[in-house]
Amino acid sequence: MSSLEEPLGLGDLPKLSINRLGSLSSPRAYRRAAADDRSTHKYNSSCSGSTQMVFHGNSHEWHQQCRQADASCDAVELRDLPRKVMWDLPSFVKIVEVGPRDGLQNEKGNVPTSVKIQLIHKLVAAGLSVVEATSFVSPKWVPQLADAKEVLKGIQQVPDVRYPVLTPNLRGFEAAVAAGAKEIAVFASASESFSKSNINCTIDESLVRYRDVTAAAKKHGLLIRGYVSCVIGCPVEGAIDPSKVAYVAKELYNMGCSEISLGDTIGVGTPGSVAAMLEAVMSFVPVDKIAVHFHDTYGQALANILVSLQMGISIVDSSVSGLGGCPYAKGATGNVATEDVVYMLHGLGIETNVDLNKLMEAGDYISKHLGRPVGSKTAAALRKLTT
Ligand SMILES: CC(C)(COP(=O)([O-])OP(=O)([O-])OC[C@H]1O[C@@H](n2cnc3c(N)ncnc32)[C@H](O)[C@@H]1OP(=O)([O-])[O-])[C@@H](O)C(=O)NCCC(=O)NCCSC(=O)C[C@@](C)(O)CC(=O)[O-]
Repeated sequence: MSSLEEPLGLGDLPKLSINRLGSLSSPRAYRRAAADDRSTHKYNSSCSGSTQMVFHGNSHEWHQQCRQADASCDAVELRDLPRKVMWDLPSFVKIVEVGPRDGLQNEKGNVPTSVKIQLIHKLVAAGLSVVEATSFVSPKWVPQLADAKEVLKGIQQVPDVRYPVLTPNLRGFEAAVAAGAKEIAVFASASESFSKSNINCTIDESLVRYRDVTAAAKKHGLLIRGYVSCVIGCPVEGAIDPSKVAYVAKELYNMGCSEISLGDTIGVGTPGSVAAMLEAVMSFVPVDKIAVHFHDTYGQALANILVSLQMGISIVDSSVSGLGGCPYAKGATGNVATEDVVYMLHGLGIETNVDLNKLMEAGDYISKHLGRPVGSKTAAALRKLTT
C-alpha cells in the first residue's frame, strides 16, 4: 500500500471498517496528482511548460491547460470530476473543540465540575490541540458554567494545547486571568437583536467593551479569539446581510483578535449563503485567520464546512457528539459533531492529528453522563460496525 492510500489513522477498528474507510483515501491521491500536474504536464512531450486549471464557461468544465497555450503549445486536457472537486483543499485543518463550553452551556441538569474536567482531558488525549474550556460569564445568564474558575484550575494543562475561555467583559477577563487563562475569546454578534439578548448591549457597545478587554489581554500577552455570531441568520431579524458580518469581523480583527470565528448560531446557512458571507469577510480578514463555526439545525453543517475549505478556510469549530445550543437562540440545535468533521476531513485526505477512536471515547463518556445517545452519526455508525 503506498503512503497515499494508507488507512486514515483509524487505530484498531475492525478490518471491515478500515477497508471501507481506507478506500475513501483516494481523494488524497487525486490531490497529490493534481499538485504534480501543476509543475509539469505529460500529454505534450515537446513542451515543458507548467499547467494551470482553467474554467471553460461554455462547457462549464475545468481543463488542465498549458500556461504557454497562447504561444507554442495548445495542450488541453479535460480533468476528471474528483480532481475538480478536491482542487486546492488544505492539507491540514485545525479543529477547535467547543464541546466543554458551547456544548455544555445549554445543559439544564448540573454537569459536575469533575465531569467537565475529565471531558477536556479526554478530548486533549484524542489529539485536539485547542479545547475551549468554559466561559467567565455571569452565572445568572449561564448557570451551567458558574464553575468556570474550578474547571480552568482543575485542568492538567498539556504544553502546546490551547484552552481558550469566553470573557464578555473586563470582570470576566480578570477572573479568567486569575484562574490561569492564557487565551480568551470575546463574542460579538452581527445581529442587534441577538447582541441584546445574549450580552445585553448593542453591537457597537459590545465592540467598545471588547476594545477594553482586548487591550488588557494584549498587556498580559494573551492570545485573543473573536467570535461573530448570527453570521447567516438571527432568530428575530431573519437573514443577516454579509456586510454586517464583515463589519464586526473587521472590528474584532483590528482590535487584535488573532482568529475570527464566524458562527452560524442557529444553523440556517447553506453552502450558497455561507460562500457569500465568507467572501464579504475575506475582504477584511486574511483567510488563514478565519474559522467557521456551524450549528447543524438544518443538516447543512458538513456541506458548509466543505464549501469553506474550498474557499481556503483551514480552522473549523465543532463539538464532540454534536453537543450544544445557545441559551439565547431559541430553536438552535447542537454544533456539528467533531467525530463527523474528522471523518469527513480524513476521507478527503486532510490531516487533523485527531484519533477518531479516542474522540469517540470522549463522546461516549459525555453522552453516557448526560443520559442520551451519541449525537454523532459517524460514532453511531462505527459503533454499530464494531458490535
Ligand atoms: C455580558 C453580561 C455579563 C451582561 O449582563 P448584564 O446583566 O447586562 O450585566 P451587569 O453588569 O448588570 O451584571 C449582572 C450581574 O452579573 C454579574 N456579572 C457581570 N459580568 C460578570 C462576569 N463576567 N462574571 C460573573 N459575573 C458577572 C454582575 O456582577 C451582576 O451581578 P449582581 O450584582 O446582579 O449580583 C451577560 O449578558 C452575560 O454574561 N452574557 C453571556 C451570555 C452567554 O454566555 N451566552 C452564550 C454565548 S454563546 C455565543 O455567544 C455564540 C457563540 C460564541 O457560541 C458562537 C455561535 O454559536 O454562533
